[in-house]
Amino acid sequence: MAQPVKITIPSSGKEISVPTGLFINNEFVPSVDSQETLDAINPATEEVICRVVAASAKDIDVAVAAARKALETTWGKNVDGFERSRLINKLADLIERDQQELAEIETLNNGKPVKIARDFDIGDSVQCLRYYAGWADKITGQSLEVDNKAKIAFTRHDPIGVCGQIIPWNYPIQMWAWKVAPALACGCTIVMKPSELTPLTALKLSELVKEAGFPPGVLNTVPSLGPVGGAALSEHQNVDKVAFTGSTITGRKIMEAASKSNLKKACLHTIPVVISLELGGKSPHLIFESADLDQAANWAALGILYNTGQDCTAGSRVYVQDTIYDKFVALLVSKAKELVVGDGFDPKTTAGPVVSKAQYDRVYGYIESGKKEGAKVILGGEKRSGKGFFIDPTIFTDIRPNMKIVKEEIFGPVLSVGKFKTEEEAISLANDTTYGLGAGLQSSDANQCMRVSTALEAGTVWVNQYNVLNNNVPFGGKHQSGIGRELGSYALEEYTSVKAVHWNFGEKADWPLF
Ligand SMILES: NC(=O)C1=CN([C@@H]2O[C@H](COP(=O)(O)OP(=O)(O)OC[C@H]3O[C@@H](n4cnc5c(N)ncnc54)[C@H](O)[C@@H]3O)[C@@H](O)[C@H]2O)C=CC1
Ligand code: BAL
Repeated sequence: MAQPVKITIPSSGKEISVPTGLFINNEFVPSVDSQETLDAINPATEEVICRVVAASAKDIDVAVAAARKALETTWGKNVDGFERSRLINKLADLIERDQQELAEIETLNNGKPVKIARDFDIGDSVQCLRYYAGWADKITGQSLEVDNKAKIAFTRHDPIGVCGQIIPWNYPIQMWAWKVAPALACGCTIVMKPSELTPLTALKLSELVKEAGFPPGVLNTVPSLGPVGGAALSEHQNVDKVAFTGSTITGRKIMEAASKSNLKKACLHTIPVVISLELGGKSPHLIFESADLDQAANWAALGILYNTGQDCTAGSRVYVQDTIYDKFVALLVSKAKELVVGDGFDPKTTAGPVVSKAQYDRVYGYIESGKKEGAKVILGGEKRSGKGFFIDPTIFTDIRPNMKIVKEEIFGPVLSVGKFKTEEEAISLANDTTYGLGAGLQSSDANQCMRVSTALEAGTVWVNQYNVLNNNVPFGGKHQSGIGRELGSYALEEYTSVKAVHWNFGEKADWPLF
């Protein structure tokens, strides 16, 4: 088991070849010691698309060794930034060339509409790679004057080393690009563990890594269960950095494993450098009375319904000023009704199913808890019959701060809508969370926008927008939403290690000292 398989695209009947082996040293290989496989499932039909090799802990050792060897021989300090930039740009070009095919595989395995996968997820990923290709030859340290007559010092920004990258299933290609692009630009090598639910596009992208001309071992792909491959990477003695996107509960486990292994030696205050965690959220979105209500309703709908709500920054708590509450809520409901939930291969579909049976049950568990705790369902809330993990937009009003639907991340198209009177009350409701990933506000009062954006406790605040990210702007969270930043120049700090070189050209050592 490691041979490519042909999968059929339902909309066109077209066959696409997909690798099923572990990608190590630029080859697709079987596990060294296990027969375990992972089922890749189509969430729109619940059918198995194909099976791929599941990496064991020993396979992780093999992949890490390959990444280490590449770091020390063909990559890392052995290749200059111009060459890294050239290869990353080549990879971006190949992804762009294959965007339709990649989008179709993404839709088959994740459920999202093909158009969204192609134009947004892949379009953004190509841009992300090109953005970091631009950085690859500009990663420079500083020259520090110490003593003009005798000494100079300078810093070098070395690659941090072998990186374990653990990504989730909600944006399988985009999260791959966000992690791979800055790591490659900085000269790091990678062991990438895609989610066990969505391994197919990471494997397909690995073919392109080889075609682009990256040396063997620079990027290795090891689909595996989280507690097997993910845990092995996090506690590995020979991995220098772990980057993770996913749930807060798994983020805690990764941090614990990292601190108990070699990374512990880096001491606690440096852990933010060697671990980056992009975790969950319960992001608030405030609608003030001066807002352009139609636009505010569009952004609020997009905030919670984009990607079927499977978004770490989903604006899952909307608070509306009392003077416009009834009008705004009616408008928001009418916008939410325009969402077309269906199979991602149907061109009319604007939101696909949730990714798995586990997520489907989890989201309905929250919907039931909202009903039980006394919130009022004003849209959706009922199950569909038939196959597929489809969930229609669901909106709750009459919420209270201690309800589970208000406190916990649901990761589905489920919105809680509350009411406030004053700006002060709005800020207090917004910040009443253990998370701090995203937050948004809609208002046409510029002073209010500045006051409120300053007061909101979050890594990203949108003013008169929501859920739109840009590759040159940093992204990450506060509190229990994570550590470190992705995107922008800030991500380079996560993948480099600063070395200070002290260079004496005139000072003589006195000995003995006294
Ligand atoms: N921030 C985000 O973008 C994401 C948040 N989530 C949240 O997590 C909830 C549960 O989803 P899951 O798929 O269970 O998330 P998860 O956090 O367990 O999975 C994300 C990744 O972590 C890996 N993983 C799992 N256990 C691990 C371990 N012990 N050590 C290392 N890696 C491990 C998984 O294999 C996957 O690649 C969702 O409902 C959502 O609330 C999930 C995915 C993405
Ligand atoms: N939308 C930002 C990435 C994430 O949801 O994980």
